[in-house]
Amino acid sequence: MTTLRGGAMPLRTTGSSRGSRLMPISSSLRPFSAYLLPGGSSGSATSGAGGCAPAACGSAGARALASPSGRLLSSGLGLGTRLHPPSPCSRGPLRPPAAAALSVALQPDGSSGAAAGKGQPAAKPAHNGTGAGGRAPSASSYATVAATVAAQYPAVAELPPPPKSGQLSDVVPYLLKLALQEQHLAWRLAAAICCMIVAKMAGISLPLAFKSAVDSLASGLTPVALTAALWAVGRYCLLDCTRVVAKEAQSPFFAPVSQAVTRRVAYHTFAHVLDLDTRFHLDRRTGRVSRILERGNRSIAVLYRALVFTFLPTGIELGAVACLLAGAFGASLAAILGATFAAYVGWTVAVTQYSTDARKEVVALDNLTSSKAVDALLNYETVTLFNNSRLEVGLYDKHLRDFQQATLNTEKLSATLNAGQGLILAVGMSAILAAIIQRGSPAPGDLVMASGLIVQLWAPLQYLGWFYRELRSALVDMEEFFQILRTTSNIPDGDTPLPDRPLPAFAFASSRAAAAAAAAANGNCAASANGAPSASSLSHASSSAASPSSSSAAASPSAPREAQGLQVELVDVSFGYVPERQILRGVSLRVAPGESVAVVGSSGSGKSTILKLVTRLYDVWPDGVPPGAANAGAVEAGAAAKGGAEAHADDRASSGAGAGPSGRAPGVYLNGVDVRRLKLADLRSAIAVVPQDTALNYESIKENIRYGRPDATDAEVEEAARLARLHDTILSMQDGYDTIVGERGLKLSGGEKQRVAIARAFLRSPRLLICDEATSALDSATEAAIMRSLEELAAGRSALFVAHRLSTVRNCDRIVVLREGRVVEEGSHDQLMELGGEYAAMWALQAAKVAAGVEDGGVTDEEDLCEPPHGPGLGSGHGSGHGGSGQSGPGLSGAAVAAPALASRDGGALDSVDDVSGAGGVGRRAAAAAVAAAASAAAAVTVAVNAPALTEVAAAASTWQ
Ligand SMILES: Nc1ncnc2c1ncn2[C@@H]1O[C@H](COP(=O)(O)OP(=O)(O)OP(=O)(O)O)[C@@H](O)[C@H]1O
Repeated sequence: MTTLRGGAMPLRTTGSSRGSRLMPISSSLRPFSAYLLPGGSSGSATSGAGGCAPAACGSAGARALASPSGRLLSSGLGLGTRLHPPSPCSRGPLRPPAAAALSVALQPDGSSGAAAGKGQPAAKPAHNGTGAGGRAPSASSYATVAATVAAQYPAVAELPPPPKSGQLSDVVPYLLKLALQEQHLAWRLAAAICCMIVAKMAGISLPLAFKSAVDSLASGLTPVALTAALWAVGRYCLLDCTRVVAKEAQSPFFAPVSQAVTRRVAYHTFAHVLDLDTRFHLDRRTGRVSRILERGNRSIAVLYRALVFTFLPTGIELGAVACLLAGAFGASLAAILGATFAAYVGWTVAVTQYSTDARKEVVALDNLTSSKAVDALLNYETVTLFNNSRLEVGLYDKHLRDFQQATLNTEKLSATLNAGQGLILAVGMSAILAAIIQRGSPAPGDLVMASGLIVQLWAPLQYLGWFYRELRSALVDMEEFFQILRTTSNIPDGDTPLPDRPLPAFAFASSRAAAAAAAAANGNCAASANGAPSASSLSHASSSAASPSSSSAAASPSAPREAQGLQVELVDVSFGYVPERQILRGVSLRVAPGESVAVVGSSGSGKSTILKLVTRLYDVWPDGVPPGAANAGAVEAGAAAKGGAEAHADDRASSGAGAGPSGRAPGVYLNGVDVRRLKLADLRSAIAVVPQDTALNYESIKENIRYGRPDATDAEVEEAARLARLHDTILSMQDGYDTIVGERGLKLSGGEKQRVAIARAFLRSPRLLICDEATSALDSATEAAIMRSLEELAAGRSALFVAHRLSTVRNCDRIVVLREGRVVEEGSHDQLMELGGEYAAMWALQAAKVAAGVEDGGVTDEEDLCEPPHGPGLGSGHGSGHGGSGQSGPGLSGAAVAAPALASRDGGALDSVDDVSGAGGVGRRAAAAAVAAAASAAAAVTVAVNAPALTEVAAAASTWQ
């Protein structure tokens, strides 16, 4: 039953009204280019559920066909019972009509389906050699999305590299370069400067016209003199009108230049900040960053205004006045003028310099005050629920008071500056007039002209002082601004396109990892006995290695694959957010194309961290040691000194230092390419993430869903909402799809937000689906429905899941159990249950909790509850024991006694394993067995038991070692 792509996904045209509502934050080039998906395909047969021949689709496709009822053959468990959500990892169920409908439009590779007749390229026939289900690479819908967005939001010209410092000598050339880059506006710049020169010349000529009038009248009130005086007044009028018009014309000419530059700077700064890495964003408070950007942009406008309309004209004016005075009254007068000006500038610069520190303090306090306010506003609910509004207002007020105090200091300095400037000008003016009088018998017009010129000069000088202060403030603001522009991302972009298919010749030696994992899982019990992995661990290892969906598929590059999925490999990955605390320790795991892998483990074991490395929010430690560490020994010493991380060298040794199990350098590989070399746009466009905590934009619910693929039509948005089981909920809202979700989506419930994230993933139609506790906020019924949707979404792609509720991932091809940053178990659900280690313990504990009504939505099928994990001391009291040694008896009865108490404890099973292991000093495997036994026993008894007796359980466990 092959479904041909016949649906069309009409792309939104440029300039559509809806398009204008796309979130502006993505208008930078890189964020939008993130929708590129090279290597996608647009036409041919789909491998959707039930949609391909077994030969073409590989094992998952075969399972799908083999399981028309929707039950997974591998698990043998029913799906869809209220308390037993199906796993997204399963491949079995047939699609409901809605899913099938969207699957036509949204293919797993992100392509939009056949578009013939809609102006889109026609579907290409399959030719990839994988059979009828294969797909031909062609332009993906992400490329189309990127093109549409690029057409809708044209790119803005690049900025020159930011200046080295915020000093005037660096900033002025930078601003000049910026202005000159606006070539189409160059005439405006020239016109503005011409206007400025004309205005100044006309202004300087005014006293000359006035002098003529006065001199004419002073020569006697004859008709000739009167006529000459009237002509002089006429000239005065003309000059003044010219001055006024030219002065007022400056701004309209220049404003577009300064606006274009500030817009370009704002655009690129915003794009730059969005491109910076997660570490930058987590280390800085949002309020502070936004204030720095805001002030920086404003400062650029202030600087332009100051330079073009104040400093430059004042310089011109000063030179012209000095020349006129020197010509009329001799060089000594010009010297007095120069000395006055020098004193004025000297005083201004000295005091302003002194006030710069005060200004920096004002800026810092302003940042702090804004950050505090923004924090409180963002966390409004928490503030309110903890009744802490008084506290928040008090803290805000404290910052305000500090800010006010600092501002007061700058005001005092400002008053001192103004007073000094005024005194210097007054003395200078008097000195000039005195010098003119001293020269003897000046004409009345001379005095009038001199005072006119000086007043003309003094007025801008007054402003000059004020502008200089503004300039200094602007430079202080720009220092931080340019610092952000100079910051480079710790996640530099790569230049290698994401290959369509996994690169050949890479065989993942998962057997080594699996054997090591199994040995680690055995802990004291298995490994200490004879120093060799136990029989069961070896069998697990070999079964893992032989898993058709793991290594065997990768070993042969020509093997049929579920071609749309990405191949993900973590090779001996070590990582910590800070050098002193290592989180992941030599983790190796693999997701074959089309395979689904779940990562489970106790809280804080590093599950989400793995996802962050795959999506390249962070980079792995190169060579297994923190970046910058000279060698592992040095790091080790540092770590030991801080009492934090364990010895890195041990980790390196245990995981095969220097290269991963495949001989590759440690790292994360997608389709065989180290993610650090991949183009970030390619990487991110191939992935959809359903995060633990979904933050939404202050937009309508429709636009929030559309965020998954900005060119999606309304119909596609609705279809995605249906698949995410959100459509009916949306319709019940007052404004339906136009309902505004509020700040960060706080008007929606946690489950609704998660469903928006899932709907986005449906729209995105990724090659790798990543779900980090994607359904943690949902009730069991909704979870079951969503799981079916996720299952459909995951079909034909690769999928990586992180989950606490094991029932949601039990049908994944493989499950990786993580503890303290190490893989301790790996295999399918059945294999891990067979192993009887930590996974089995965790499963049993969750089953017990559900049975006892302590927890909702875990393992719920009765069949599951009865299913005892196989392993030492597990099961119904028969104590199969590790290696079949039959260690039953006192240990089991002890566990049975303590079981209810343990089962009543909160927290995941793995935490309980740690507790028991720690409390009794027993091996983890024994502790795991005790926990599992406890959980099994708890299913049969009432949970209401007092005081947890961990030591009893531990004692029981110790007898099994
Ligand atoms: N940005 C960060 N900076 C510093 N430490 C971090 C950061 N993010 C996570 N951690 C730490 O890394 C450890 C692993 O975190 P991670 O989120 O991977 O755990 P997890 O296994 O997913 O846990 P959970 O199941 O509770 O979500 C935790 O101890 C956490 O405190």
